[in-house]
Amino acid sequence: MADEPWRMPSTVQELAANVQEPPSRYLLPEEERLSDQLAGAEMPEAVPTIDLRRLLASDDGAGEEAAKLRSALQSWGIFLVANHGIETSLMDEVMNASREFFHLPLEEKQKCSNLVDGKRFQVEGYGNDQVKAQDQILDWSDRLNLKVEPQDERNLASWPRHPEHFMDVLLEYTSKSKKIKCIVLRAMARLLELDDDYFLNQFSNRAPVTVRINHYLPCPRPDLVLGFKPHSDDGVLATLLVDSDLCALQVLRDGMWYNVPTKPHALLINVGDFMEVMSNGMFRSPVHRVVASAAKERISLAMFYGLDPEHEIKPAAGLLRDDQPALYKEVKTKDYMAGFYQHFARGTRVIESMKI
Ligand SMILES: O=C(O)CCC(=O)C(=O)O
Ligand SMILES: [Fe+2]
Repeated sequence: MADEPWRMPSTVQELAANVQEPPSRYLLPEEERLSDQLAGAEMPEAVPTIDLRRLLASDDGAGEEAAKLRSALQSWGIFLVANHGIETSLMDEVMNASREFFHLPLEEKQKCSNLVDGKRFQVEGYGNDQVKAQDQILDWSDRLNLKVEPQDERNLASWPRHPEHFMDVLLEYTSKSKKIKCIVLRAMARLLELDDDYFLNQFSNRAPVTVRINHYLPCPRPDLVLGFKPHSDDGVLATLLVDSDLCALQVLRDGMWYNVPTKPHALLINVGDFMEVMSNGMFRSPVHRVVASAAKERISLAMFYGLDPEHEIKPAAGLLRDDQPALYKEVKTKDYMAGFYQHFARGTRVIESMKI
């Protein structure tokens, strides 16, 4: 591996301090730069906001909110939630702790490096994506990936020791975010006329909760690179917190990229690939990407709800009929995840290979 230095990109933080132009391995192919100029279109309708308190009410409001959720799921696959029970102060704390970490000197962050002994890549930790091919185009961002649950699988060496309260705050955020996941998954099961707990019952007590905190540094040439390449999320659902109103997140629909307006304290929910399979394609996991900015840094925190590695992901039997056959093959979560990372590096989607 030592004679393949292309496998080990430096962090964008190191690059940003030293280069005027992004190095070639970060540059998008010319046709992709020209085809849409990276500028997304304005959404024809706003990202729907689902009021979770209303969704849980026992009056007509709940039905209206559920109808809104259905339309959100069938249009963008991405939506905002309100009245979700996470205080803005906790959102600030978790984003501030993340920012404090990213602003530490590089040597300090590298104590949590995702390169074991400086060479062997592991998903968890601080750094860049895994480089699987010499022609892989790299993203203009650094990341911190952590497995939060199951508790006994936390790789503590990858967790920041500074700021000191980082872990406490992240765990508090996780426990609140999990409640949102439960409310949303029950409502989604109800929309499909499945047992209310159908989706929740897929999670064993070994189901992983992982977090990815993305650090997008300003780029001198945002017209040539991406902050995060197009992808759909693994897992059942993801919650997303963003620290700024910079217009950077985009979602793909009918071949067009649309800007998803974000702002601090807004909580976005994204449908993941596992849900697309379990709902037999009724709820699609949206392809999204993040464009770079010359002006400002940006931090986002995505929390992913995965399934036990031994779990078989498959379309819910209750959704299948003669005239509505399964559209996806059954696959073990761990096999799916192995494929996911292969595809992710190339900017393609593993879920495409599961379609029947
Ligand atoms: O930074 C963002 O807005 C999105 C991040 C994201 O898509 C991810 O971490 O999977
Ligand atoms: Fe994502």
